[in-house]
Amino acid sequence: MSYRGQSWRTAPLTRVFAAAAEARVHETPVRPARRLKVKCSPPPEEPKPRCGGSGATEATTESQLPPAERLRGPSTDHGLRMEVMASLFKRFVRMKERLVIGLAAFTIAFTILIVMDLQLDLGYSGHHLLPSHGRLKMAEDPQRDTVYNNFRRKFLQRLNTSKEIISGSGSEPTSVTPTAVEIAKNSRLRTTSSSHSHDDFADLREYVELAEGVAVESSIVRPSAESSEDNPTIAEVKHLKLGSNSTLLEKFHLQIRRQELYPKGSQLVEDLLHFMAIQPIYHASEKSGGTQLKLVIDYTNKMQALFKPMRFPREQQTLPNHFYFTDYERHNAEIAAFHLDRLLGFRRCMPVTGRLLNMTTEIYQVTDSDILKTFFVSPAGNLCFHGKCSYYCDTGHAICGSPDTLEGSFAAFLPSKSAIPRKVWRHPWRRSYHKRLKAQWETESDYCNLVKELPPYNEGRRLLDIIDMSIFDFLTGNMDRHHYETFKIFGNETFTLHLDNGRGFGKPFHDEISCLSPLLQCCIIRQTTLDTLLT
Ligand SMILES: Nc1ncnc2c1ncn2[C@@H]1O[C@H](COP(=O)(O)OP(=O)(O)OP(=O)(O)O)[C@@H](O)[C@H]1O
Ligand SMILES: [Mn+2]
Repeated sequence: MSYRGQSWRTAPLTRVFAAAAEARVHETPVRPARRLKVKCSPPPEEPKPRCGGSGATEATTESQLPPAERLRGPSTDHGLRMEVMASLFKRFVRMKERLVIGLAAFTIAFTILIVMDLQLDLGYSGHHLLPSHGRLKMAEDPQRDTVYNNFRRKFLQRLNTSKEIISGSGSEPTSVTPTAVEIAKNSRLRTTSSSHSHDDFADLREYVELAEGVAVESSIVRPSAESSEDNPTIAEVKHLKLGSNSTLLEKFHLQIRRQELYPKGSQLVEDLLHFMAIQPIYHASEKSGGTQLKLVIDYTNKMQALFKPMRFPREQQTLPNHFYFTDYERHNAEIAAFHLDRLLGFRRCMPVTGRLLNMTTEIYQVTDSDILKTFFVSPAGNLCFHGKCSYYCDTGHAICGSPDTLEGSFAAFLPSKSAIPRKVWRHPWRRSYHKRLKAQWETESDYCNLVKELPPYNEGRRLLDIIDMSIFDFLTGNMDRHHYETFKIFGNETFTLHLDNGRGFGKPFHDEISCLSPLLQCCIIRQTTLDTLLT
């Protein structure tokens, strides 16, 4: 039996057992060549075996081996064994190398898969870190001794009747969101059964009151440092005078002061609200900027208002699985926010009123072709339109009348940017606007110390204004405070406008403590704001 036609891998073994096989060779019938499988991939170190050949049989006997092969004795067998061992050892080493490379490749691929899963929320890893629609929590350990946690422990342990109440008696969350009216009824039933005495928050007052000998800079309650003398109007700064034919809105613009939009008890505000609610609409066009559809409403005598339409019933709360940034805006939130801002004595919100519109005569017939193209009649026979905007302007998010009556908010228009420019500031406590990522302030409880170092927060009123705004947003439940604006002509020593409050009042029975983070992390509050809140 010859090894010449065998694979190079089996050739040495053939040689070892050649002699033992010799006897059987004579008995074994010669196999035809076509039955033998001949491999034609020789090892580099051996001579190339004959492939195919002339078609003659490959069966050879030991007598046909070269003489040197035949003459090999026991020492030759030993050598062969060594050769076999060496060959096996080489194979083992190669296999080991391949195994190591394979394992390394698998580990890398697995790591990439896990990272991708966590980033893209594919769900293969079983959401160990965070449920995809879970609410982002304050990252601090609640037991840590921080300003935020101390405040929580000391003052927020009171019985909180305004906590979210799940409808029904069981604690099982229902899939249907209860309406605000249902919850209010439920809540009233519970509260009337036990009488509550008024809490004057004496312990809180004592804690925060400016103690004798304590420097103002290190106190919690800060007196309003604004000088009442340094409070000019736009008219004074720009040297403008009212004309005999000035509109209500022009009058309003010119009386805006460095420290507030309008004075306490302003009759002009009442007149403006009334005007916007009843005057005929001359023209409606889409307002650019922002994510939601808004219309600029022109009245007959150059008066303007910013219209935000009602999108769903006013009782509809924010859906539990919706983030603040996927929530729709509520026209009634804009209206209520204006009233709350006025009640709190801030006066930083433009006057806003509600109004019922006839969509056919007050929008469709007075608007431009851009919006006209988006009008349609819904299957329910209601007149709808969606306009053009960055996120919520498509058929699925259309604004529909009943059948063509539409409710909305009308905000007095700000002075034109060309006449009175505004500066847009990124809010230092802006949220991440991402379903898993956290903003820096959510992970660092001493974040305020960073902010305090930066202008304009390092001096003057700005930080106190940001804290006022956080209290305002906490009361309205607005988590959508990404930017704020100021009037440039007043420099940095001016109030921050309270614009864009449409995402408030979505969860009227839930207290979103994170809205208060500027207050809790900086631990300072304007004296007048605290007085207003506690009295
Ligand atoms: N009363 C107003 N008069 C004129 N312009 C206004 C008024 N209120 C807001 N704006 C301007 O319109 C822009 C968009 O307004 P707003 O932020 O209320 O819209 P939005 O669609 O709710 O935005 P976002 O998507 O940021 O929530 C703002 O940048 C602001 O400068
Ligand atoms: Mn908004």
